[in-house]
This record gives sequence, C-alpha cells and structure tokens, in this order.
Amino acid sequence: MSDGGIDIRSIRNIGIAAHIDAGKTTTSERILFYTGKIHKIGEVHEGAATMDFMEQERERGITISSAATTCYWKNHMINLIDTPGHVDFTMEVERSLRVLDGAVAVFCAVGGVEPQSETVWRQLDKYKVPRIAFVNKMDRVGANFFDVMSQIEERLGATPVPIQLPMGCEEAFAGIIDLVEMRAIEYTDELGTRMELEEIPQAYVDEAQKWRERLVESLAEVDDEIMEAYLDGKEVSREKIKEALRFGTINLKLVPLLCGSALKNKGIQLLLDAVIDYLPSPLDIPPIKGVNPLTGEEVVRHTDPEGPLTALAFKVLVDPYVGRVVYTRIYCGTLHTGMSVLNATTGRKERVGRILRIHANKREDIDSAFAGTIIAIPGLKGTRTGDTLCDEKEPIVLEGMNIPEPVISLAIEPASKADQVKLSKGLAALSEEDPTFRVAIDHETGQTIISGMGELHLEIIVDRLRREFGVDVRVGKPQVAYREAIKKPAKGEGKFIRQSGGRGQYGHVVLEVEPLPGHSGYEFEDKIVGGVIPKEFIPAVQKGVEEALTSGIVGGFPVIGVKVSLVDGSFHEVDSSEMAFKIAASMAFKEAMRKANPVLMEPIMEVEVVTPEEYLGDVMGDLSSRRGRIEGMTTRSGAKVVKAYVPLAEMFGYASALRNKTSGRATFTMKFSHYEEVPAEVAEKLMASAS
Ligand SMILES: Nc1nc2c(ncn2[C@@H]2O[C@H](COP(=O)(O)OP(=O)(O)OP(=O)(O)O)[C@@H](O)[C@H]2O)c(=O)[nH]1
Repeated sequence: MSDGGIDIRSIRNIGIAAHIDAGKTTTSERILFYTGKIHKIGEVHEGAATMDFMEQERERGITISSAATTCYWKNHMINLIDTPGHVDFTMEVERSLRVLDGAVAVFCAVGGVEPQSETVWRQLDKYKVPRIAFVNKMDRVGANFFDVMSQIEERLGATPVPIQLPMGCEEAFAGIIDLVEMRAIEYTDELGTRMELEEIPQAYVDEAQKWRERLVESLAEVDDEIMEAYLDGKEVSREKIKEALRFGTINLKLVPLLCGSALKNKGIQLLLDAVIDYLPSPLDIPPIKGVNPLTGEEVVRHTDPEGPLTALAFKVLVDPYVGRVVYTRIYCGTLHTGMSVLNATTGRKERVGRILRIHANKREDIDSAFAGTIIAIPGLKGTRTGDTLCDEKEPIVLEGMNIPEPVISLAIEPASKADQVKLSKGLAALSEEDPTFRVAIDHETGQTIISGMGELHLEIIVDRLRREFGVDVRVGKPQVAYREAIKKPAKGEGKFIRQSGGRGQYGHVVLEVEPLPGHSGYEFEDKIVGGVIPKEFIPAVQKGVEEALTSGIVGGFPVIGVKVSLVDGSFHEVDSSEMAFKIAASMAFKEAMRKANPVLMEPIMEVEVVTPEEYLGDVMGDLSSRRGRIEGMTTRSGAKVVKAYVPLAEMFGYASALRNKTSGRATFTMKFSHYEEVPAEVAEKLMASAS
C-alpha cells in the first residue's frame, strides 16, 4: 500500500515537545524549511512562524491549538503534530499525545532541563511515547551539551545516549560529530544547506573515540549481539548500531541525544535523519483499543490499511484557507472521498466529501488516506474533537477520550447591545472547537454562564472572544459549581388552597424523599393508591418536584442524588388544577428537604502532582492545607507522583502556588472526580459570604 511512493513503514507521526523558549517553533520551522515546503525562514517572534498561527499563543508563549503539518524527508512522510504543554488543557495534551507515535524533546543548551521541560517529559512518560532529545542553542554563550545530558539523566531519570558531539560551542560552534557514522559535518553557509562531510578533525578524535565506545556500551545493554561483540572486543557495524538504537528508543530503554542550533541552521538535517532512523512508524506501536458501542466488547485494531476503518478526530480547527476542518488520525483501514462513515461517538453518519493533506503552505486534496496517516477533513458538521469515525458495519469507540465535566464557571455579558450577536456567534464557534468548554443560560438571572476546566481555560476563552471575534465582554468571578443533597429520608406536605369567590385552587401533596447512593441521579416514583390524587395531576406533581430540584434550600444550588416518592394527597372536584398541584408539590419537596438534613455538596478533583522528591513534604503539606486527602504515592521516572482528592474550591491559584513552592519543578493535572459534602464550618462561611 503506498501513498505517493510512501508505505506505512516510512511514516513518522511526531510531536516536538519543549520548554517555552527552548526553540520549539524555530526547530519546527527549520524542519519545514529543509523538507522543502516553505521557502523563507521567518523569525518566529516577528510573526512569520508557520506553526503558531494563533496570535495569542505567541503572546502567552504557550501553545494551545494542535495542528498537524505534513512534510517529506528522504522518502519518508513526517507528520508534525503541534503539542500543547499546559496543565489546564489536559484534553488537548492527551489528544495530541494520543495521535503521535514519537517525539523530539528540545532542550536549551544553556537552560538545560527546565521546569516545564520536566512537565512535558513526564507527560511523554505517562503515554509511553518514544523520543529523541535535541540539545538546541549550542551557539549561545554558556551552552554545555554534557551538562544537559547529566540533567536529563538525573532529573528525568532517563538514559540519554549521545549519538553526536558538538564541534566547538558558543560562538565557535561549527559543526557536529556523528558518532554512528564516525564522521564530522561542517556547515559552510549561513542557511546550513551546504554541509561538508569530512574526517573527524584531529583535535576531536580522542573524544569521539571515547563517546563511540560509550555508545556501544549503552547499546550492549539492549542488544545481546552487541554485548557479545563488546565483550570480545570486536567492531560493531554501523547497521547494527542503528538497529539497536532504534530498538532501544522504540522500547523506551534509551533516548538518543543530538545537538545543534536551530537558529543558526545547524543540525536540523541530522535531526530529521534521526527521526527516520530511530522513531517508530505506525507499525511499531501497540494496536489501538476501543469498545464496540453495541455490545460493549473490547475491540483491538492494528495498523492495517485493509482492516475496518478506525479513525480519531483529534482536533477541530478553523483553517485560514479552508474553513472548519477536522484533523483526523487513521488507525486502521483506508478512507476514501465520497465515503460514508459512522461517527460512533454520536451515532450519526457523516459523508467525507474531501480529504486534505495539510502542508505548511498549502492544502492538498487527496482521494484516499490509509492507516497510519494524519489528514484533515472539511465539512464534517456533526464531528467534534475526540469523536471516533469508523466503518458502520464494524463500529468502535476508541477508549480514553471521555470528555470531562467542566467544574468552573463564570457569568459573561456583552459590553454593549452591539456585541450581543457577536458574542453568541463566538461562543458557539468556541464550544464547537473545544468540547470541554460549555455555554448555558441561567434561567433565574438570564445571565450567560460559561464553564470550563480551570481558571486559565476560561481566561483564554475570554481572550479569544475579544481578539478573534472582536467582542467586548464583561465577566464575573469564577464560581465553583456547588450542588445540594440530603442525608436522611423525610416526609413533607404541601397544600395550595385558595378560595376567593368563584373558582378556587386546590392542590395537596405528600412526598417522601430519600438520598440515593453516591449522591448522584434523581428518581421519581408515584405510590398513590386509591386515586387520592387523580392520574391526570401526577405529571404536574412531578414537574413541580423537578422545578424545585433546580434550586435547593441551602444556597439555591441544584439538588442531586435524591429519590422522591409521591405517597399521599387529596383533591377537589372543582378547584383542583395542574398549576395548584405543581405548586403544592414544590412546597412539599421544600418542606421534606428541610427535614432531611440538607447539605451543600462540592466538586472534588482528582489531583496528580509530579514532583522531585526534595519538594515532596511541601507538596503534601500544601495539599493537606487545601483540605486535600492524599490517596497514594508512587514513583515515575525518578519523580514522586502524589494522588489526592481536593475540593475544587481550594484549587484556585494552585498552579502558581505550586510553581512558587517547588521553583517550578513540580507539575500537576486535575480532573473532576465526584461530589462530596462541604464540611459544616466551611459551608457556614460560604453561606455567610454569599448573603
Ligand atoms: N541562539 C539561539 N537562539 C535560538 C535558537 N533557537 C531558537 N532561538 C531563539 O530562542 C527564542 C525562542 O525560540 P522559539 O523557537 O520561539 O521557542 P519556542 O520553544 O517555540 O518558544 P515559545 O514559542 O515561547 O514556546 C527565539 O528568540 C529564537 O530566535 C538557537 O539555536 N540559538
């Protein structure tokens, strides 16, 4: 199976992961330059970068959107996937890490392993992504290749294996020694397009020999044949070295270490060679798992162009040239234009009218795309980020793409009447792009409420509304989504009786309430016997209860986890009406709830903090002071991983607090877990400040 002469073995789906300022954008751009797809090297911070098309990303220095760009190198197809690295966007991170098979971790030769590179590295560990490391900025004053190597070893618990050495550094950085080929590469022009291959200069021979031996020594650990040759003092062939490096990298046993200067155009071609030589093709990764939505059975799909279509829509973006496109990774089967596919997540069918391959500077229409590739599909109206697209006859929903419930919300309003329409449009577009972002209207106040995954998430949404949609908005303070529940069963009675001449009103309802297990869900049961309330009024009773549930009696928050039984009541031949029963039901519910020991419930987050051991005490102490409950502690790649349950209300500002406590070296992720009762003294304070 081929695509312009490319077979699956020659595909590399990679991401570039780096600390802010390590040179991710410059490196990506140089890759696109050398692979011949863009012809001008732009200075990133002057706005010419190809990957960062969102103005805001550049300003904030964090990458939010994840696009994929296709380029070719030595008969291989490389799909470069943009990887975000911020904790508030765990969905984004998970999605892009899901679709890439390997990564290039870029480090700054001066800064080394900086706190954020630690974050990114640990995410790659979590998703078991094979990687190579590129020590960039070798031309800068203070650059030190070996320092970065030891930091990777010590701080990240990895096994970096240099496959290159720098020739000179700082101002004098002139080229690279290739320890696999045992040759030197010198650059003779500014753009780095002219490289001279030469013998290793005399001054570097000893050092090169030493590191070549170390390379073989490291490979002996992962390859028996090399181990034997090493013990016997025999030469190991170049091919064998490459094979063992590839094996060690793909199996996460080692990380090849390279060097260069993206800005000075040195080392990028060799980096591309290493991507091809050592990072996995779609055939080298484990098969993807999912469930059959009809039977609930687990399904496993291999990278096979002949198999049933299985694809993941990993990002919806408005492309500046084409409009709304769905970036999709095909895991199995082949997608053709004109094909009808099942969106197994929504259960709806979609027609694929066009398939696009996105290059840095153009969009190419293609007829088909097979397993292992990444493409963009325009016009899939009903498909959102995280949806699985598949063959209708063999449905599958890929696992692990659950969309978390938003836990934080704020009120938003247009600054003027003129902004109203633009605001609605902007909110609709943004919630379509990002399934973790929701929009709702508060029926009591008429306010528009937006909800998301964290403070920064909403901050960025508001920022995008201002910039991209030109809306002037006013926003309220972020609010925790509280709920109410009851702790014991109780009975309540409600009578709504009016007699003022003419036709009166008569509704009389007796309800029992009881808590449901786990404080979730809602049930209504009609236990009326003997027609003490006629059948036709039962729906009105239920409606009255449901309305009362939307605003509890503790603080006016929605009530969750309650079973309501209608047990008794009475009616009047003439005066009873649906309205009267609805009001009586609502009164009965409120009375029952008052007697049922009502409590305030708060969202509890599952928090995972990854920290170097030296900060463990501080991190745990801080979590406890935030009413956190430590659930467990493990070790991952030499760092401590603390799992805890912490109320969301206590997590405001946690990102900066953690940064300050750990000099930025610890990282965290959090997601909603469940609701729990707010402790009495906290609830009291909360209610006092609200009133
Ligand atoms: N001296 C030197 N500077 C470099 C090199 N690579 C990148 N830079 C500079 O470092 C700065 C950051 O580079 P970017 O490519 O924007 O880094 P990034 O990791 O994408 O950073 P963010 O966009 O902030 O996330 C820019 O001013 C680059 O010109 C290099 O090899 N040598």
